[in-house]
Amino acid sequence: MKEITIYSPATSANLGPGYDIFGLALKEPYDLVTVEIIESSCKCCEKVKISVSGEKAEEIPLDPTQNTAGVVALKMMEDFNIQECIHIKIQKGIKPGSGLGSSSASCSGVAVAVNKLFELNLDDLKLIKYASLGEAVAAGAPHADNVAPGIMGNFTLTTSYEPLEVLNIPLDMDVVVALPNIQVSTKEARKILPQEIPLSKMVNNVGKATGMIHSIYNKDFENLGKYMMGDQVVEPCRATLIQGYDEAKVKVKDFAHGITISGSGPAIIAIPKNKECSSEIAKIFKEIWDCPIYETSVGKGAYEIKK
Ligand SMILES: Nc1ncnc2c1ncn2[C@@H]1O[C@H](COP(=O)(O)OP(=O)(O)O)[C@@H](O)[C@H]1O
Ligand SMILES: N[C@@H](CCOP(=O)(O)O)C(=O)O
Repeated sequence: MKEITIYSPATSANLGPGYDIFGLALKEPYDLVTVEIIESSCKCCEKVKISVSGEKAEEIPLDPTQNTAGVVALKMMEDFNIQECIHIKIQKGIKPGSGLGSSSASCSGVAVAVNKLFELNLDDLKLIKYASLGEAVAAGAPHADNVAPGIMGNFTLTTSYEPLEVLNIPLDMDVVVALPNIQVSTKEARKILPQEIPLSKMVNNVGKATGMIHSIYNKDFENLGKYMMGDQVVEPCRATLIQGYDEAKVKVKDFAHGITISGSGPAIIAIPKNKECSSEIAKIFKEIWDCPIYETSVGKGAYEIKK
C-alpha cells in the first residue's frame, strides 16, 4: 500500500519574551513520521493505528485520541471524509518532555504526511492549524509556536491565534542545545505561570521581543541574544524548575550572545559567539548536566524523505 515518510524537526519555542509566539526549527534532533494506507478488514477497526519506536517510546500513548499525531490525523480524515485506514509509525529522535517540541514534531509530521498522501493541497497555515490541535492533547492548549516552525522552518512569529496568522523569517544561525535529564511537562510548566502581569512587565517584554525581530533583520546576534535574555514573565518562573540553569547562565557569558529555556524546558538553548565558543558552551553544559548536547543550527520545516 502507499506510504510516505516525513522528516520532522525539533523546534525551540518562546526564545525568552516570545511566549507562545516565537519558534525556531532546528536541524537536529528530529523525528521520522511514516504514514501508510492500510487495508481495514472491518468497519469497526480503528481508522488510525499508531506505533512508536525510539526515545522513550514506551511513554507515548498509542491510543490515537491521546497521541498528538493521532488527534491531528483523525481530524484531517474526518474533515476530508477520508475512508481509508492509516498506520502512523513514529520514530522518536526527539526526547518527549524535553522542551524541543517532541509532541509537536509528531503533529507537524503527520499533518504534512496526510496532506501529501491524500493530495489535500493544504497550505502551511492550514497545516499549522491542524497540527496545533494535537498540541492541545500534550500541553492542554493548541499553542502553535512549535508546529509553526515545525512546518515552515526557520524562525516564526505566531502573531494571532483567532484567526491564526504566522509570519516566517529566514534565519541562518548556530545554536547549542542541552537536554538536562530533568522531567518538565509542558502542561505543568504552563500551570505555574501568572495569569496576569503588571503593565511594566508587558512593556518590557514587548520591547525585548520587538528588539529581537529588529536584531534578526540586521543579523545582529549580539543584541538578539541580549533581548532574548530580557524576559521578565515566563523564564524567571520556569528557571526554578531547572537545576543548574542559573550556573549555566553565568558560565557561558563569555561564549554566548544569549541563553534561555527552550520551550517549557528543561532543554536550554544558547547562541554561540562563534564556532569555537560553541564547543566551549557544549563543554560547560556537559560539565553541569552530563546530558545530550546538540551543536546545531536553525533548519527547515518538515519534508518528505525517500526511504
Ligand atoms: N506523538 C507524541 N510524541 C511525543 N509526545 C507525545 C505524543 N503524543 C502524546 N505525547 C505526550 O506529550 C507529552 C510530551 O509533550 P510536552 O510535555 O509538551 O513536551 P515536549 O513536546 O517538549 O516533548 C508526553 O507526556 C507524551 O506522553
Ligand atoms: N509556548 C509553549 C512552548 C512549549 O514547548 P515544548 O517544546 O516544551 O513543548 C510553552 O512554553 O508552554
